[in-house]
Amino acid sequence: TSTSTGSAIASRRLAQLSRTLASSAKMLTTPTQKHRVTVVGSGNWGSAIAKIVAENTKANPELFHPEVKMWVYEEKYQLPSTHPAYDPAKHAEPEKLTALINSLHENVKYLPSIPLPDNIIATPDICDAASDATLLVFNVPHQFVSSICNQLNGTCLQYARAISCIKGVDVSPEGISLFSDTIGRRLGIYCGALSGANIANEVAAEKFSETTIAYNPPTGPTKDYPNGLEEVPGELPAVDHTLFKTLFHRPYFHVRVVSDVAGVSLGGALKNIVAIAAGFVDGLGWGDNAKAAVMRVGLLEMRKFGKMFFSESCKSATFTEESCGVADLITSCNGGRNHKCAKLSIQKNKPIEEIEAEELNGQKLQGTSTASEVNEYLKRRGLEAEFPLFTAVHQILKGEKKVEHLPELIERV
Ligand SMILES: NC(=O)C1=CN([C@@H]2O[C@H](COP(=O)(O)OP(=O)(O)OC[C@H]3O[C@@H](n4cnc5c(N)ncnc54)[C@H](O)[C@@H]3O)[C@@H](O)[C@H]2O)C=CC1
Ligand SMILES: O=C(CO)COP(=O)(O)O
Repeated sequence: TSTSTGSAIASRRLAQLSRTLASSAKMLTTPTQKHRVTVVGSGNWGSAIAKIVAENTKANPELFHPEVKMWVYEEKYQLPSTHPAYDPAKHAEPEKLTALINSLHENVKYLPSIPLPDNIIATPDICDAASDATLLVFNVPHQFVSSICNQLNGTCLQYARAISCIKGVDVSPEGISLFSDTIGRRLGIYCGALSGANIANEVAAEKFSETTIAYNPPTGPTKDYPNGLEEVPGELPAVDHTLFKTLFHRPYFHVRVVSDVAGVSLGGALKNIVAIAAGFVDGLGWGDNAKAAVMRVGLLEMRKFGKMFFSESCKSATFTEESCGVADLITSCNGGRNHKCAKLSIQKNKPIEEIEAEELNGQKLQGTSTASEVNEYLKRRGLEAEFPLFTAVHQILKGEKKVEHLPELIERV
């Protein structure tokens, strides 16, 4: 009847009006709460990033709780008697690293001699560190991501957002995944990426550098988030490019925020393979021209890898125009740990794993395992010949080829 049609229309209009009002109210809500930030990881880069984030949470109290929890993989550490704070009455025995960080405000093992802000709280319990965080920063060597996600399963706030500073790719028999995607999928939250020409010791000493952050959360349901992402509550400051710039940008650490998560993540992962090749060449004393040749081929393979396997999302320009691409390649092929250890392994004629253990005091190379993981992925698809430099580095690390043959191995035919 006309009366019932009229009332149906009226009730539809009412529902529409109330939806509009609700969404306008949300837009008008002034945030009444602040973000809580946790850094998962406390190695060389993990500690340097925690320092940056803690400086910025302190400087922006309207957006963030000042305290930054930093999850530490607990271990005992003997404070050297040469350390300025060494007191034989207190430090005669090895102590928990978390206790040393919290009392000395310094990560004496992984980032020595750098004062950390006192609003960083080191904690050994990963679930305690992450459970109330609305912003999570993942910064661990890539080989530990899987076990960390297992431990965090079900712990994180589902509306939390994350940034991965990890340089590596997640290869499994099912395929290849960016670590930002792996973390997002495993924890049910969205995760972007941060990567750049950022040797941690230089950044921690506040020497100028640039970095790239990529953040591009989906707006509806996707394969990884079939029910869509849980919305960040309106009481919290909006999580967007501006917020991440505020959290990471410092006068000595300049941030550009983009949307190409694949390009940002792949640059940081793949340049580690090229840095090993550069170290090999330097180990032989072949000079700068040889290293430039290796870097040229490496950059082309990085870009080709992105185009071939992440075509929908990865932009070629990210490799050439952003810090996370060519700039990271250049710095890593000169001052990085992968370069250093590869060079020493040639000079001392020792396996690179032995050099890593002797030289890095617990820090981890990412290029050796990335070379093997990328090779596994390419080999399964019969594509090793398409990436001659990546393939040669893997074969040299395995002892199947000699560094001296690198020029023929990467020659264009
Ligand atoms: N160090 C640097 O200059 C830079 C590193 N990166 C990237 O940042 C990521 C993290 O690197 P770093 O902080 O330098 O780490 P790191 O190389 O200093 O690694 C040591 C860290 O691993 C932890 N660890 C050891 N065993 C563990 C386990 N079983 N489970 C969990 N954690 C364990 C240690 O406690 C320590 O915190 C890597 O992907 C790296 O490529 C990115 C930019 C610069
Ligand atoms: O990623 C880095 C600099 O941007 C550091 O590289 P290494 O892990 O080789 O030291």
